[in-house]
Amino acid sequence: MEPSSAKSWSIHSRPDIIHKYEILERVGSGAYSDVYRARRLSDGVIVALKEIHDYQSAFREIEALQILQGSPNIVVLHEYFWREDEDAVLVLEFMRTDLATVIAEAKKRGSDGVESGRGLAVGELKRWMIQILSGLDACHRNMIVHRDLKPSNLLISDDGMLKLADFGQARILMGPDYVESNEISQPCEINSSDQVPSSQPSAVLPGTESSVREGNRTEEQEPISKEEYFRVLDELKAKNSANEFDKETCTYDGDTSCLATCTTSDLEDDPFKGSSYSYEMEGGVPADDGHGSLTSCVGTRWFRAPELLYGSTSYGLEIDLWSLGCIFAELLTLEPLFPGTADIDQMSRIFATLGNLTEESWPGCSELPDFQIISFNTIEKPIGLEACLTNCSSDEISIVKRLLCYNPANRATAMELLQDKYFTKEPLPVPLSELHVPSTKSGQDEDSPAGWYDYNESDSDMDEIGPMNVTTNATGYSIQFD
Ligand SMILES: Nc1ncnc2c1ncn2[C@@H]1O[C@H](COP(=O)(O)OP(=O)(O)OP(=O)(O)O)[C@@H](O)[C@H]1O
Repeated sequence: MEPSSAKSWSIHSRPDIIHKYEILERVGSGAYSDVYRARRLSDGVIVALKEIHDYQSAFREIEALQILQGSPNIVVLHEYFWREDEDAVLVLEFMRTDLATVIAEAKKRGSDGVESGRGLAVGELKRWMIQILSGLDACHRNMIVHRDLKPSNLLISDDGMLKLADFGQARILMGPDYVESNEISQPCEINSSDQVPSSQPSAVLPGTESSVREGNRTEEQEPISKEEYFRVLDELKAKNSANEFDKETCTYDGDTSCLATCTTSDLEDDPFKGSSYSYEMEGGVPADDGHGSLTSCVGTRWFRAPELLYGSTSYGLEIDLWSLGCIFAELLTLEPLFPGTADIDQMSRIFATLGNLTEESWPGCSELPDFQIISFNTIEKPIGLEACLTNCSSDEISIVKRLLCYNPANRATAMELLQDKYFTKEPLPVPLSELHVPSTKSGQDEDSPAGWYDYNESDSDMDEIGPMNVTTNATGYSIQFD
């Protein structure tokens, strides 16, 4: 944390904010934001000020949070400030820690010999899970897909309340009849009232979301030559190695959003633009188009669903359920389930555990945009989830299995899982007051340097992957990984 004397932060130049809040320290930063701990001058309440430097993230976060206010497991948005030509600043309830820290501390307790076998007591584990499920259920009931669920985005208050946060990538999914309005009024100055409307998205944000959207990637795809493909790959590798130790943007591979790893130059000069090899970056700017298609460039790799890894632009709420399965597995074992070092490695790890993705396991999967382009050798004997979830009960394994289904339609919903018998069996979920709530946030890059190096030695998709074959097929080329 930085000292409160750091007056160089741009937030100090915002009289509207300084007038109401005393900024105490910067507590974190993300791909598009800086977050400060601050004191509300009127009553001394400690809050978090989230200054968001990206228009679309700000729009999405405010829109989703406004709809979800009132749900106990969603972070509270007290108010927000947004003037034309300035970054949005959200005033959020201050949350002391997060689930990533709970996992890290439980692991430390286990390795210190304080607890043996498994790090988190079952009653605690159940209480964390129930809270995550309740928060996600609130999102999904409102047709909001979070798109970046991971332990560090599950914040925890002093009293053990867990709340979903970081809605900068969230989208509201609408039915086919929904027509997005382009007529949002454009006032120059916004300071929301302390009472944020609880049911309707704000209609007073500057500009419209659709105005920043890009075209549909599938319409842009043209096959490229093999030579061109390898030239592009070399460029990307060079770019990756230059960025390899840039901890500002790439602190912890599995904790780095695809969005976070895209540099400005990537966005402006995407070498895959117009090619059929665009599984990592889509059409330049990772934005959704105005016609209901979504970007596949969302979420954090370790928690990213297979349909996203295969470039889907028509996915649903179920991508969050896959992430949830990975989070539950990590809570159970205190280790990430699929810590891929690159997208191809991510897929390899999933297939090695669950078996190949086939028409049998998910009818229709061969229609995924990149399915014919990226292929893997047949896994004769998948490891199986049981082997990854050692020391876990059959009920626990069953919950993870119900989430980590290839076919999104088969994934259990948050509501269904809340009714799972696991939560009503002994040992029962402990009350909030009995949860071990860490006193600080660990910050994964500082907390697990060994892990950081393990997972960050390379971010190139082609390193560590082993041999690959490029062959021509009906759609252009196919890349096969052994
Ligand atoms: N309400 C809050 N209370 C305390 N800390 C917070 C709060 N909201 C966010 N933070 C912290 O600030 C940092 C950045 O927040 P956040 O992840 O929301 O930003 P982001 O730019 O959307 O990040 P990402 O790169 O993960 O998408 C994180 O360390 C997070 O824990």
